[in-house]
Amino acid sequence: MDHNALKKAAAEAALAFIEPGMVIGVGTGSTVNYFIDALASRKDDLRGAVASSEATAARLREHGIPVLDLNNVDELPIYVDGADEVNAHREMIKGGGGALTREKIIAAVARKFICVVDESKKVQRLGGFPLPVEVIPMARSHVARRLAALGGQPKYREGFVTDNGNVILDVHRLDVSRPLKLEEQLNSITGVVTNGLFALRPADLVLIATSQGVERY
Ligand SMILES: O=C[C@H](O)[C@H](O)[C@H](O)COP(=O)(O)O
Repeated sequence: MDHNALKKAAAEAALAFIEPGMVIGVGTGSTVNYFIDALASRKDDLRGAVASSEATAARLREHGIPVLDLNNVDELPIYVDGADEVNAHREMIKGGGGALTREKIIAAVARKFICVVDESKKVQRLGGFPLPVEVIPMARSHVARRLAALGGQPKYREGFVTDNGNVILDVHRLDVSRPLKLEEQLNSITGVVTNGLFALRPADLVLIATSQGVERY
């Protein structure tokens, strides 16, 4: 099976967690796009969805699924999103598509974070994928110097502006052997809005598609 077929299989497996009347959180990316397309068949079951990006909001609306403001939602039983890397502890690197900040906010509210990935995303140690860090534009050089002092090689994602009007530094070669500590360290750099490590709030369930079927852990 190719990657896209596996992404689709993982995404569709998440439909089983939807119950009538729910408001659900919906992430961003190519895997989640399969989830949104499949969700269209369940749209009458849903009260609505909270989107982690403008792109996701647009796709949900195209399917006639109501998009709700997170501020008007009391509870979010599930949040379905992809990842760029996930380890055995369900800690992740996210933000390859630049949606990390809104993703982290929705993940913080959600009761259950369901991560949907194909098997290529499973890693023993996080950090092969460059870590995205969202930064206030005027702090870009300052934050880049601090990231370099931590041993990383930050690369400015040129021509890309996040949905929040900020920029992204993709940090190569960071030592991510202690994800929790590193997430806190990066959060404490002035000018950083969010970093793409999801260790303080890992996923609760990973649905991982392999050529043998969708496994969960
Ligand atoms: O900002 C983007 C998100 O964190 C995505 O969940 C992540 O990049 C994975 O995307 P994809 O499913 O396209 O590989």
